[in-house]
Amino acid sequence: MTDLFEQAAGQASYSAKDIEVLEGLEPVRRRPGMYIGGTDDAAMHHLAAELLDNAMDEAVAGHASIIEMTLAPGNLLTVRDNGRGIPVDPHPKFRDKSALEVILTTLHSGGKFAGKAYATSGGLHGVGSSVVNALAERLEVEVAREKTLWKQDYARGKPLTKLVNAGATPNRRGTLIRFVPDPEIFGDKKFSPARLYRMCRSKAYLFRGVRIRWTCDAALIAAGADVPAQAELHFPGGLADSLAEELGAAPKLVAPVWAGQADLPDDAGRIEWACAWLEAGEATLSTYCNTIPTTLGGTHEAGFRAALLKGLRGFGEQRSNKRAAVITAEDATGALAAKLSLFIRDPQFQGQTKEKLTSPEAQKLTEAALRDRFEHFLTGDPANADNLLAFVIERAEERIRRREQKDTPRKSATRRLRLPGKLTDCSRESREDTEIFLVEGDSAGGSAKQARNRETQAVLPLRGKILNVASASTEKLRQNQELKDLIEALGCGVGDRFQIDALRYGRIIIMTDADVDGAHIASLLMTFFYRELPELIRGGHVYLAQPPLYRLTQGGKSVYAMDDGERDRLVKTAFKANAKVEISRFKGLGEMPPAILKETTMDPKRRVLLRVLAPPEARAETAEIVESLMGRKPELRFRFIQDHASSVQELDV
Ligand SMILES: Nc1ncnc2c1ncn2[C@@H]1O[C@H](COP(=O)(O)OP(=O)(O)OP(=O)(O)O)[C@@H](O)[C@H]1O
Repeated sequence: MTDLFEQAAGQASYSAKDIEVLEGLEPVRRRPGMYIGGTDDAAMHHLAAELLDNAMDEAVAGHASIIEMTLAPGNLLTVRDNGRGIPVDPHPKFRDKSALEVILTTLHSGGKFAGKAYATSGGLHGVGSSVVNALAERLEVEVAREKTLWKQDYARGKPLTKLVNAGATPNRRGTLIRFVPDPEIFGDKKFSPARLYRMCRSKAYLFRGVRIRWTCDAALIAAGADVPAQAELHFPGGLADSLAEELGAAPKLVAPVWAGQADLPDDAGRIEWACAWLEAGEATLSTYCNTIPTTLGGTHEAGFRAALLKGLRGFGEQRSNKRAAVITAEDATGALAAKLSLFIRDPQFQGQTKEKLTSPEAQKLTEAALRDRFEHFLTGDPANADNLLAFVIERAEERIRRREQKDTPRKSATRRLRLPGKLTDCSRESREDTEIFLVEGDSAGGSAKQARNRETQAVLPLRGKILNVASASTEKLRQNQELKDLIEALGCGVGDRFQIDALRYGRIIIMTDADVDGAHIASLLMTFFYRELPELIRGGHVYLAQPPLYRLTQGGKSVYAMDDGERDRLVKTAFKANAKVEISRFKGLGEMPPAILKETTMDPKRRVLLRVLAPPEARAETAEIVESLMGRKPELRFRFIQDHASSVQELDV
C-alpha cells in the first residue's frame, strides 16, 4: 500500500512562489463575493447601499439633513449628502495622499473605528467606499468642505487624477460620489430603479431627521421603471408610518398597533419599534441596526422575541391565566407584522454585507428596553391585551394539537370535500408520505396514472395553460375551473378559508414537459402558489419534477438527459467511445412509456425534485421578478428580457 504521506509527484512545485499577497484593492476585484456577497444583482445593489449607508451615517451623526440619490441612463448612480464631506487634508500616515484618496483606495480605512467622529454608525469596517471604488468602471468624487470644492476621478479603484481644488463653493457642503458598476465584474446588469427607490424609502423611515431626494431619469421612466421621477422621502412618523404603509388600508388586527421609541440607558443608543398582530395574513419582521437592514436577524431580534414572549407570559400571570405558560416565542411572533430598529455603538455584524447582527449586548439591551414597555402597553389596555393573549394562546394550543395529531388520517377531510372528478387520488389516507402530481393535459395524466404508486401518489391533470393569476382579477380567479379543481384537490382552501391542516398531501409536485410550454405552465402554477397559497411554498410543500428530455442508449444501457448540455456531456462520458449512441427526444410526458416516467421522474427512490422556495430575506426581489415576468405590465417583461437576454444560452424557439 502506498504511504499517504509519501511525496506525490508534482507536489514539490508548491512553494513560496505560489503564495500571493494581493495589494491595494486587488483582493476586492479578485474575490468580490467576500465583500459584497457575490456578483449578482443583489451584490451590485449592495454598492449603492454602501454609499447610502455612509450618507445615512453622516445624517444620524447629526451632520447631514439631506441625501440625494440619482439614477441616470448608462447605469450611472449618484449619491450625495450635505454632511461634513470626506476629509481631504493629507493623511498623517500617508503624507503624499489625501485622507479622501486613502479612504477610496485602502481597505480598512475609516473614521468609524474609534467612535469619535460617529457614535452609532452602520459603517464600521472601513471598506465600503473602497469596495465601491474597486468595483466601479469609473467613479467621480466631489467634496465640498469649508467653502471649497475638491474633485477626483477614478477607474477600477485607481486614481486617474490628483485631488484637485475646483474652486470656491460658498453654499455647498458634503460628499458626492457618482459611479458606474464595472461590467467586467457585473456583466450587463443594471440597477433596478424600483429596488433603489425602496432602499431610499426604507432608510428614510429609519431616521426622521433626514430627507432623501430621489431622482430617476426620464428615459428610464419611459422605458418602464415603476418609480416616481422625483420624490422627497421624509417620514416624521418613523417605523409606525412604515408599518402602517405595509399593512395597507383597514388591516384586520388582533389588538392596536404597539409602537414607540426610547433612548437606551447609559447613552448606549436608541431603539424604535412598531408591531401589529394580524388576524390573517403573512407574518413579517424587519430588523435594522444603525439603519442597516439585518435580513437574517441576529441578537437584537432574539432580544425582541424574548421581550414579547416574556411580556405576554408575564401579563398572563397577572391575569392568572395558567394557559399562558405554554406560549413560545414562535407563538408570540408567528402572526406578527413588525419592525425593529436599534442604534448602538460599535455594532458587530456577520461579514461586510451585514445581514446579521452578532453584537452579544444587543440581545440584553433590546430585551430590557422592550419587555417592561410591552407589559406596560398590555396592562394599560387590558381589554385589547386579553384579546391578544387569547389569540396567542389559541395559536399555541393549536400548535400542540397539531403535533399530537401529526399522523392523523385525512379521511374526515376527504369526506367533507367534494373532490374534482379528474383527480385520481391515492389510497393512503394520511398526509404524511403522500403526494399529488399536477400534470399537463390528459395524455400526460394517463402516463402518470400508470406510472404512479397507487398508495401514495395522486394525479391531477390540468387542461392546458391555467389562468395567469398575476394579471387576473380575483373574480376571474374564483371562477376559473382548473384552479377550482386544483384547490378542491388540495383540500386546504384559499384566502380567508385557508387552513394548512386540511392540506391533503405532503408534497405538491408540478410535473410538466421539459420544453418551453411546460416551463410556462410550471411558471403559471408557481405564480398561483406564490400569490394565492404562499403558506404552501413557505412550508416547503411545492416541488418541481425534473423529467428528462432525452434518452441515450447504447447496447442494453440507457441513460437520461434533462437538456442539451447534459445530453452532450453524457454522450461523451457515459458510453464506450467507439460505438454509436442512439438518442431519442421525448415529445412530452404523454409519449413517455410509463415505466420510464416512473424510473426517471416519479419514483421517490430514484427521481430528483426541486423544492420551490421564496426565502423571506429575498421577499422584495421575488415579488419584483414575479411582477415583471407574470404581471400586467408588458413593458416590465420587455425590460427583463432586455436585461437578461445576454445570459440566455440556448433559446428554444
Ligand atoms: N458621505 C460621507 N461623509 C463623510 N465621511 C464619509 C462619507 N463616506 C465615507 N466617509 C468616511 O470615510 C470612511 C470610510 O468609509 P467606508 O465606506 O470605506 O467605510 P465605513 O463606512 O467606515 O465602514 P463600512 O466598511 O463598514 O461601511 C468613513 O469611516 C468616514 O470616515
